[in-house]
Amino acid sequence: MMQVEQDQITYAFLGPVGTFTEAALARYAPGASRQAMPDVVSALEAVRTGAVDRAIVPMENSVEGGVAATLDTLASGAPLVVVAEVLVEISFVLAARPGTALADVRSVATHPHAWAQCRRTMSELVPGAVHVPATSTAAAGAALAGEGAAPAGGSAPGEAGLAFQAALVAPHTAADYGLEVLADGVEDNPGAVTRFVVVARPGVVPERTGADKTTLLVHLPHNASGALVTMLEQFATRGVNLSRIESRPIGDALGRYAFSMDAEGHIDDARVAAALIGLHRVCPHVVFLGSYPRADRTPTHVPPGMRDEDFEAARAWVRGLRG
Ligand SMILES: O=C(O)C(=O)Cc1ccccc1
Repeated sequence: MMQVEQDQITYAFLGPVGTFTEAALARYAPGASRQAMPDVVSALEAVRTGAVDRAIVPMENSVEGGVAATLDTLASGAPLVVVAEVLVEISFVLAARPGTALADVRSVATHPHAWAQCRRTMSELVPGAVHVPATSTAAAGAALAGEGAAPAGGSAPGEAGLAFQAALVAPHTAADYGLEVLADGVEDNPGAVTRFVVVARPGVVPERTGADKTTLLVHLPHNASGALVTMLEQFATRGVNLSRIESRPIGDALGRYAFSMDAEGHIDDARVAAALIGLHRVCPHVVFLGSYPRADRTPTHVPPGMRDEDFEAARAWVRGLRG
């Protein structure tokens, strides 16, 4: 989609101002109108209700894996589709109110994925400090600064004996909330990347670029031996590579899982369409969650015999057999 069009639509994002999600949106649609949401579920629901046109939410990161709230909210409810992905390199600072020393820090507020990415460094820097979960990194920073709601279990900012003395936030966010940086570069894995997705109501499928991904959610047949292999064969026999596959509980019974995955290619690629047709035949539930350009623009490798022309030639050959 053209930059001009992107800038005319309203985006819900995981807020408040200063989250990594906001940074991802600034990269994707710099001048667009935006609406901060308190969590991933409300950002996606705002698209479903029509309150906004699009939402941008974290989907996956290179250290902690899939973001359950995003995967699960996309999996059920009114249909939504991914129309773009944005990759952001993530680095964290440990921030506190002015005058706080490292030795004062007994609890650290932040988003669970941020804590997971800094756990080892925190155990060295502030030994014994516990994590206080927040809805986002910036929400933790705002609460510490005395703006916005406190994270779960946190006492109101400004009260004597704050339940958390520091927050893990994005480097540019500490100063915006009037906080001081106690330590920077506190992530355990330098170079960690988070993948954000732009989500819309169904209707528009971005044009095929030759470097695309297709996101799907699939249920397997009940108690069928080899069901997982049968599902995977639909991709393998059409030369479609999966760049992500993970299981999420369906929620109706113990041991029932849905598979969330990204296939390399676009629904307009004959091999991807053939894989989808195959999935529909062998799986009880298949949800198409969008075809969109890869953020890294790496062209999809198409194995011999799997190009659109190969499928068309094969179909023509079968037609010819009857004639
Ligand atoms: O909390 C944020 O700032 C977010 O945007 C979610 C998040 C948290 C940790 C790593 C990447 C994204």
